[in-house]
Order: sequence, then C-alpha cells, then structure tokens
Amino acid sequence: MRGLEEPGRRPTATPCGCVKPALETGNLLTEPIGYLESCFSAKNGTPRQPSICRHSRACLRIKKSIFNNPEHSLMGLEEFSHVWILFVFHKNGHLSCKAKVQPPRLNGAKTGVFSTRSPHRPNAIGLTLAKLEKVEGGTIYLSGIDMIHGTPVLDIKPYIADYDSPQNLIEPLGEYNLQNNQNKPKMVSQSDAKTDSCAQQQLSECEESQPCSRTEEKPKCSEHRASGENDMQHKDTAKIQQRSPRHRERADVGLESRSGQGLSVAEEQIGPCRLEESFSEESADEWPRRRKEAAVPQGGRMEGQPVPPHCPPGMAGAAHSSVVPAWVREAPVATLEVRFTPHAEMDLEHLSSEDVGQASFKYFQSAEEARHAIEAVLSADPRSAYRRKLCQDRLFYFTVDIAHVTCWFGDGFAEVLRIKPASEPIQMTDSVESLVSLGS
Ligand SMILES: C[S@@+](CC[C@H](N)C(=O)[O-])C[C@H]1O[C@@H](n2cnc3c(N)ncnc32)[C@H](O)[C@@H]1O
Repeated sequence: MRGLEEPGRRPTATPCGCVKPALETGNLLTEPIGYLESCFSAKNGTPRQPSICRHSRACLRIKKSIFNNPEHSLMGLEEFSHVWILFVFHKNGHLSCKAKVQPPRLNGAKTGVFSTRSPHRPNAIGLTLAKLEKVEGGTIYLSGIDMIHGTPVLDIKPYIADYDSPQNLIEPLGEYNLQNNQNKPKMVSQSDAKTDSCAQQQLSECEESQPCSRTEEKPKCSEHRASGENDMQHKDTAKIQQRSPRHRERADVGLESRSGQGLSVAEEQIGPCRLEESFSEESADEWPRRRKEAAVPQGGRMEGQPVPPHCPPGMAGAAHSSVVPAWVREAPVATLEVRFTPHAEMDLEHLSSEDVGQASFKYFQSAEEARHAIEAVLSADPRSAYRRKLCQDRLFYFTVDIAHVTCWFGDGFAEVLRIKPASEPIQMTDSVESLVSLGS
C-alpha cells in the first residue's frame, strides 16, 4: 500500500522563494469571511473560553467580496442554536510559538501546546463554540464569545451534538438486540440514526420509557434541532435534560467557575461537563503521571456508578463518554469572589443612565448584564500566570462594551474600583490585513 507522501517535501516555493499557497500541500491562503464586532476590545480581560461569560456578545457580517449575496450563505443557519467559529488570533503579535506553553489556569505549569487552547500555536487558528442569537440578512449575532473586536473569522459551522459530541455516538446494539430479539445490529452514527438512540431518549422529553430500538421508525422525541420542529422542542428538551438524572449527575461534577450565574443556554443544552471539555485550555506538568489514574469520563460516571435505566450496558459506558484529565476539573486556579466598591457601583449606574448624554451600551442590554459580564470575567481570574505571581499589587484594566474597568486582585477576590466610559472607539481591522496565509 502506498503511504501518504509527506506534504512538506513537495515543492511549494516559487523561484523567488515565496511560498506558493496550494490546497494540496495544506498551504492555504485564506480570506476572512468577515471581521468580528465584539464587546471585548483587547485581549486583556477577554474570557479565556466562551463558557465563562454568557453575556459577551458579538456580530459578524459576511463580506460581500466572499459572496455577492451574503444572506444566501447563512440560509438555514438560524435553525441551529450554536455555531463553531473558526478564526485567526490576529493579535498574537508574531507567528512563532513554543512546543510547551504555560496556560494561565495552570499557574505557571508547562504543558504541550496541543493539549491546550493556547492562542500561540503553529497556525494561529482559534475555535469557539458560540450561541447563535439571531441571523439577520448577511449578519449573525452571537453570545458567549471569547474573541476580541476585529478578529478575522475564517468559517462558521453549525454545532451538531450528534456529530460533535462523543456522548452522542452510538455503537451497535448487538447484545441488546439479540437478547430482545430485535433488529439486526447496525453501526450507526448519530448522523444517520437521528434521534432514536437510547441515550437521547434519556435526555429527551419522552414520558414513556422505551427500550432502544434501531428501527427506521420516525423518532417520537427528537432533540435534533435542525430536523424540523425545532425551536419549541429544543427548549423543552433542554428543560428535560436539566431534570433527568443523567443531567444532574453531570451538573454535580461540574466545575464551579461560573461566578454564581445560572446555567447558560449552552450549558443547559449540552451539559456543563461537556462544555468543560470543549473549553478548558490547560494542563499541568504532573498530568502525564496522574493521567491514567485520574482520567474522568465527561459524563461524570465512574466505574461502579449506576447506568441510566432502559439502556443496555454498552450504551452507557465510557465508550460513549469523552475523557479529560482530572486537572480540567481541578485546575489549580481558584474561582474568585468579585466585589464592587460603592464608587464602582455608582460608576456603573452612571454609565448606564441615559440622561448623562453619553453613549449607552452597544452590546449589553442593561447595566445588570454589564455587571454580570464583569463579574464573570473577573471570577475566572483573567490574569496571566506571570501577572498573578509578579505583579500582584498592580491594577488590572480591561474594556468591555463601553465600560473601561479598573480593578485589583486580593487573596481569593477581585475588586472593581472604577468603571469609566471607554475613551477610544473600537477600531475595525484594516482591510489590507485581510488575507491570512496559513501553512508554511
Ligand atoms: C485561550 S483562547 C481560546 C480561543 C478559542 N476558544 C479556542 O479554544 O481556540 C482565548 C483568548 O485568546 C485571546 N484572543 C481572543 N481573540 C484574539 C485575537 N483575535 N487575537 C489574539 N488573541 C485573541 C484572548 O486573550 C482570549 O482570552
């Protein structure tokens, strides 16, 4: 059998030495489909993962140079609740990166770049799962984002739990089917099984408990939002997920880092543990040692724990869970308590009052939302490991929407001292920078 040719060996350089973009060799000259307008103006204070701040908002207009009719490209997207956003970390400064990085959440410990969500990677590409608030013409509105203003966006893909979450993968039900004299075993992925899986019955709003079957019959209860009668169904399903024992189990083992906020819509939909897997960015020096003993299925179910009723054993085991090392849930960085000084409280009130003749919030719908966002950002401790250790007494600043926030960090808490109107308007990326070359 002929092996794959190593792409790097193929001639990709032109006589002048320039790298010639060629799809075949993975040298891709990308053109952003648009630039994000985000409530975060700079890296400082921008959440490290989208799950941190559900009120963080952004919008993306698809460029006309990509599609004459941008709205055509978004057709059907409104049926999805969440989207993957692929983007360029355009503010990384330089395109070099190290094999080992020190993610802030690991407080200075090093780990391999590919076990993290570090922005400093060989190809400066970011991946964020955002909530899709609405689609209007050629523009999408997002929330729960971790990208800064002006971020070049390369692609949008719908989030489909059936494809994107290992919990939703289905294995043959041979043993079960034989025992129950049901249909022949069949290797099915969620994509063709739609929703007739036992796992989904567990999470869906079916009142009757039914054995899993692999028939072609129409699913009675679907959480497949894209499949038609989506909106109401989806919401109901989310409620049921919260009620189901399986969901509770997940919530119980969830990382308590959401600054006391209620579950975000994303969490309601896909469960906090799953979010942790997608959004956690870090590792510890000691993790390879601990890995085997401490790896935890994402569903939170350890060996010996009860399996959901009505599912054959094979359906509920670790084969259907994703696994993360324990440090993901037990990161050595604590969640902080967030306080506002009376002065900061007054500032926030002032900022949101309409009678002072200043710009009102562009992304937040109320002062309360702004407050929640500030709390969410700070409770996750946005400081780098370096700042945490060496600049302990320094003030920390960040801008979110029109609020320029000044705060400081004490032992286990962050205190907001001032909130002033942001002085500089957010600048959009220069169109000259719009072509981003990926690959070597
Ligand atoms: C840790 S990364 C994770 C991004 C994405 N969720 C991922 O996993 O690929 C998020 C951080 O990247 C930084 N960031 C966001 N947008 C950026 C951009 N356009 N250029 C450079 N850094 C950016 C911010 O400091 C933010 O806290």
